[in-house]
Amino acid sequence: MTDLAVSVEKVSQAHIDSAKQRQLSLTKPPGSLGVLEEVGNRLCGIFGQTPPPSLDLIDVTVFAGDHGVVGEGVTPWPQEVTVQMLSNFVTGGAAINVIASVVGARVLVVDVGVASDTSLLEGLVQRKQIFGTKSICSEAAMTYREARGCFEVGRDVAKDLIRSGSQLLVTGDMGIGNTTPAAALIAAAAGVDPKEVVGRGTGIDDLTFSRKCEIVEAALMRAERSTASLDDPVALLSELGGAEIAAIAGYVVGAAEMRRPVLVDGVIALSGALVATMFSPLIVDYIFAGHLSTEPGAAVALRHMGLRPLLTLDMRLGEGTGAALAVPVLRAASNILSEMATFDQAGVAQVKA
Ligand SMILES: O=C(O)c1ccc[n+]([C@@H]2O[C@H](COP(=O)([O-])O)[C@@H](O)[C@H]2O)c1
Ligand SMILES: Cc1cc2nc[nH]c2cc1C
Repeated sequence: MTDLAVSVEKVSQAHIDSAKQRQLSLTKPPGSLGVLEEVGNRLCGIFGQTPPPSLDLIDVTVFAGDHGVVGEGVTPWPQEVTVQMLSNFVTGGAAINVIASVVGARVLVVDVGVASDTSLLEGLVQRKQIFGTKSICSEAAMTYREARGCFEVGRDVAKDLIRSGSQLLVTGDMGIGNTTPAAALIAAAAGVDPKEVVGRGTGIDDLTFSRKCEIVEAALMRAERSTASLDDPVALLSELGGAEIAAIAGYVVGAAEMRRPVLVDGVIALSGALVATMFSPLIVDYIFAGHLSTEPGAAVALRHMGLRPLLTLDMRLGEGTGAALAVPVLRAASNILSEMATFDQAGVAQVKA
């Protein structure tokens, strides 16, 4: 196991129980708000507060990195699109900027491992640990030390945002080629066959798809043969990861350590979240799954963590878009518990005994 110390407390069962009681007193048939009730109750457990606070300060963090495996022909897009999209994020022109603005969230963009020099990009948070990963089918993505560095970037960003008042963290990612390491990580962490998790990413033809399957299989076999123990989440990230995926794992851990909810996006974010849960099984109770990406690894990762996606909109963009769209679901779940009238307050009769 890793020597990296992670300290997560159990969510408060007492507050989940008091939230369940409160749900019964509100002017609605018991259970009629379905998953919204479960979300609200879990928010109480996370914050240790019933009702939970209204979610006013929300941060989407887009972690970015490049991937050596792009050289194997797993994506039709050139690697430069990663840095070009970062420029688009910081100037407000990407889908995540639009959706974050609709739901009232801020967007922070962090370079953890982009292959090119991004120092001239104004508005970008510079936390570069590597200039892109190595190709995972022939060697480790990065060293153990580098993986740990990327993880700590995510964890620090999460803790800094929460210390400055953030009440909900949302994961985002950008990295051409990153559905390949995400698939490899999910296959390794969930113990499933690569064929179950490899998908078409940004949209690839049949030939590229079979190449991608072979690459993920080769990467897994290579990683299993390597001396590192794949039960160690940092070793797993160093073998098969991406810089932004390691940072997302750290961001999820950081949120849980600070007792705050984290809303996770598609397959890349879920691969990071899955690795995060390897540090402690208590972490999963701090995670909400924003949506079900069409990328097959997303469903596998969700099933492995026992999480249910809040939205199913056939999205596969990444950037945090699917998670950000689910922000109003969490807000509503929270405000239901704080703002709805009780049967007594509203003078509404309850079911006859
Ligand atoms: O979030 C998802 O589920 C998702 C699914 C497919 C693609 N993406 C995004 O597309 C890029 C990776 O796709 P690819 O085909 O180059 O591996 C990367 O920038 C991701 O944010 C994201
Ligand atoms: C244009 C483009 C935008 C993206 N956003 C996240 N991944 C992406 C991949 C591409 C190719």
